[in-house]
This record gives sequence, C-alpha cells and structure tokens, in this order.
Amino acid sequence: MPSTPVIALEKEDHQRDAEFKKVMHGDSAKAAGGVAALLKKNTEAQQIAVDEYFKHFDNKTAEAETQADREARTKEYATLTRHYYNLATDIYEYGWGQCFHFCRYSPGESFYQAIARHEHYLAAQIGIKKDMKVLDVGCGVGGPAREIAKFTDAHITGLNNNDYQIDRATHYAVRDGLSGQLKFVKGDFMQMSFPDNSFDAVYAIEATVHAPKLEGVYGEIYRVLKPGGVFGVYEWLMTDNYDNDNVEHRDIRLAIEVGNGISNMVTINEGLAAMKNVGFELLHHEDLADRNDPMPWYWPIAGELRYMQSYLDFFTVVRMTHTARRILHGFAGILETVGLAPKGTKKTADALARGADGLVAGAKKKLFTPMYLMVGKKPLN
Ligand SMILES: CC(C)=CCC[C@@H](C)[C@H]1CC[C@H]2C3=C(CC[C@]12C)[C@@]1(C)CC[C@H](O)C[C@@H]1CC3
Repeated sequence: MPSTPVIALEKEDHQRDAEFKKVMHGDSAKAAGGVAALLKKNTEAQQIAVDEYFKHFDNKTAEAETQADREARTKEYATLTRHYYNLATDIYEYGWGQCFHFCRYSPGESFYQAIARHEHYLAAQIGIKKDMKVLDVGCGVGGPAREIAKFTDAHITGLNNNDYQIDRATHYAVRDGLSGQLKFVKGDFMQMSFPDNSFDAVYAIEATVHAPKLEGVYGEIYRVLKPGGVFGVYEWLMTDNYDNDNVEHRDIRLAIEVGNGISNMVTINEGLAAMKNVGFELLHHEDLADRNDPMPWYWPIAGELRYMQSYLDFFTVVRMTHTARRILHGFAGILETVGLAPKGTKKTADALARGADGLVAGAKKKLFTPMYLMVGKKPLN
C-alpha cells in the first residue's frame, strides 16, 4: 500500500497568478519569443519577480547556508518556480529553443534532432500509443508535448504552474495545428486538479526537480495514473558521489539550484526511494549520462564547439559560449540602463550562466545528472 507523505503545500491562487502574468507579460506570449518577448515586459512587475526569486539566493553561500534557508525555499516552492520561469522563459527560448531539457548526442545528428530523439526515447520507454490520454508534468512551453503528440498520435495534457508558459505553449500548439491533440492546464504538480486514475501514461522531462519533495509530485502522478499505467521521468539528481559535508560539492549544488529555480535537489538514492515509497513498481532505472557517449550531454552549455555535428548548429550553440554570454549579458545590462530592457534581465541571465557552470562542474565531477531515467508502473491492484 503506497504511503501518503506529509508535505506542506503552498496555497494556490490562480486569479492572482493570471493577473500578475497579464501585467508582467502583456501579450508578449504571442511575440516571436526570445529577445522580442523579453523586451516587452512590464518593469515594475519584473522587479517583483526578481525580488521574490532572488530573496532566496542573494548573499547565500554554500558555506554559510543553513537548514532554515533551505526550508524557506521549499516552503515557497511554487512561487519560487513560477517567478523563476517568469524571468527565465524568454532567455531559454532565445538561447536553447522550446524544449527545455538536455539530451544525449550521437555522431552526425544535429542539436535539435538529438533533443527530439530524447523525447521519442522516453515516449517509447513508457509505451505511448495512438489515442492514449497522456499527462506531461511540467510541460514548459510545450516543445516536448508537440513532438511526442506528432510522434505517437496521443492526446497530451501539459501541466504547468506558470501562466506565461501556458500561453506560449497554447500559442505554439495553435500555430502547429495541434490544438486537437494538446491542451495546457495551469496548476501545481504537488496538488493536481485531475481526478484519480485519469491518464493512461504520464511523463515528466526535467521538471519534477522543482518539487519541494519528490514523494509529493510522484504521489500525485501515481494517483492520477490509471492502474497498469506507466510513468517515465528524466530526473535531475545529485549522484551518490555527492557528499553534503564537502563544501565544494555543496557549492556546485547551490549554483545549480540558484541558476535553475530549484528549492532543494536530492540524490539518486532519494529519487529511487521516492518512486518506491509512493507505490510505483520500478521497471527500469538508469543514469543515461553514464552511457559513455562520444559527446557529453553538457557540451553545448560548456561551449565545446568541437562537438558540433552540423554547421547550422553553430548558430544555436555559439550563443552559449562564455564569450557570447559575456557580450550578450553585458549588452542586456546596457539595454537596462537606457530603459530598453526591464531591470533584472542581466541579473537573471547571469544567474542562469552561474547555474550552467554549476551543471558542467557537477557533470565533470560525476556529482550530478539531468537524465536519471526512472520508469515505474502503477500496479493493477
Ligand atoms: C531548469 C530545468 C529543470 C531544466 C532546463 C534545462 C535547460 C533547458 C536549461 C538549463 C541551463 C539553461 C541555460 C540556458 C538555456 C536553457 C538551459 C540550457 C542559456 C544557454 C540561455 C542563454 C543564456 O545567455 C545563457 C544560459 C545558460 C543556462
């Protein structure tokens, strides 16, 4: 019998969030995305998002951080994540595209082909078939849901607690003629509004790491999944090499957390325990970052252009190099000073860059993985 963990949930207020979205983002959800959308924000609202997000991380060091700091973050997990994405979504779209996740790379394969293959792989692992009712937990701006809908002919519901991302996801689904197969719902994945046993399959791609406790989100997934249904996740986890008594390790984890909107990232052992504790029968689990691929998953954010497999990739990946980041983030600062970009744009971009450096350091030291694959089945009884 699955255990029901006691987890403090943040009270939801959909009207407040929708109004905030309207003020901060206006109709920029229908803008081209990336920089075009970034320049259209309301300055005062953006300042609120910056303050609400960075109050948890400003002047915090791994050395001095206390358990109370971490608890304050996990207590406000939903607000923290919502504001992170209020600030980061356009920068992600500018720098990475519309599929907010990493992937494995193969020789001869372009960047975007590799991203799509990672999505197909998960869809195949959990057996998504035509006309199935599938839930995408933490769907971002719907890039993976659009790809998986086309790949499988399934019907996908994307769940997200950020109204701006929902608007962008809906806009792209209409643009691509996929509205019949896709819908996007606002909500906290720790307290889903869906009835028990309502989906044939559930997947989550690098999103559930935003949960204050994995048992909370996995427990909700278990509840809404039909008996016999399968859940597949690419989880962000610290590996079991992570030593919390080592300040360098803690520093890497904190850099990843601050740059990626995470209140508390846990280890592989804790991730596996969470799946089992809520009742899943684990069908498969594996760190895909450990597959010995010829190019590492982090090469684009490390700016290691030698791994590029197509000349077109140059235009995608060059903006992630340290030099391009320095130039572009400096330019964002100038635009802020002259009032053409909202305040906090540079601060956010710099935090993302710090996060990227933490991800690369964590990967190189084998302390972190963004692709711990877990596939679990909800037993029939
Ligand atoms: C936050 C989670 C759970 C998943 C997102 C994974 C990735 C899509 C992002 C993680 C680090 C991000 C960075 C960028 C794009 C999106 C990520 C790769 C930039 C390359 C965007 C352009 C900026 O100038 C630098 C950013 C570095 C981090």
